[in-house]
Amino acid sequence: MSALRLRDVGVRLGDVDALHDVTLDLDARTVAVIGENGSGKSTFARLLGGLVPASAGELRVLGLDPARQAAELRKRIAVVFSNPDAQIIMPTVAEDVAFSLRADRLGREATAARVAEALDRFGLAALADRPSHDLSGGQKQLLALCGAFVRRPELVIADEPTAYLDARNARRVADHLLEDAGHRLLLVTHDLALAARCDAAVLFAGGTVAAVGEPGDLIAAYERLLAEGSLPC
Ligand SMILES: Nc1ncnc2c1ncn2[C@@H]1O[C@H](COP(=O)(O)OP(=O)(O)OP(=O)(O)O)[C@@H](O)[C@H]1O
Repeated sequence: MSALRLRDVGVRLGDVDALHDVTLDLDARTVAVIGENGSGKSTFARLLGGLVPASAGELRVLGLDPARQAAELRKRIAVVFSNPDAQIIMPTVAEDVAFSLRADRLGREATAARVAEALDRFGLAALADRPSHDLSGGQKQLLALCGAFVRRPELVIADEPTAYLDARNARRVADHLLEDAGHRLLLVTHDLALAARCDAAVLFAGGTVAAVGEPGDLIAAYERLLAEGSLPC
């Protein structure tokens, strides 16, 4: 079975059909999700992350049904958003990363070792004891990412993770996400240069999938359609 498999999936949010008729099989390691504002990308990411339920159809994420196997799914995936403040919980940087491991019950020493390794990898070791809410926006995003990766997820779902970052930190975050550290990546982004670095892409329009394929082909089609002012639905 594909890592991501959807059949005729719809998501209704209030009075809005945020997604409809989504049928997809995705198995590429890194997948970019592109499309206009309001086309359904974030809803798709939230659906796969088990944060909003499907109102129609069937889906499997890593072979799991997010509606019935939410706890198992949460152990195997990590979700990262553009606003890191929403994801930072604990008073210091090291405590916040350790908090991500609380469900793993690793014991104090093993937790400390995993936290130190992750802080080092994300260039945050020198900030370990700093109050997490005093970090800069870019440092906070690196911390949110560090908290996601310390759990060694099989799938990282990232929704505009570079939106508020300067070019250097955006590049750094992108490199961490795209680096093959044994995880799959589903990346929602308006940054088409970043989308081009993924193995596959999905183009959303009007709440459904307009096209799936090579990022280069899809980006070219998307740019043509944007220039013409008409996207397919
Ligand atoms: N909580 C909500 N209640 C009602 N409608 C919603 C809600 N969240 C999103 N929507 C609607 O669902 C549709 C898809 O929104 P979504 O945020 O998934 O789009 P998007 O492609 O991620 O947009 P953007 O690029 O602007 O972030 C839009 O019409 C939006 O207005």
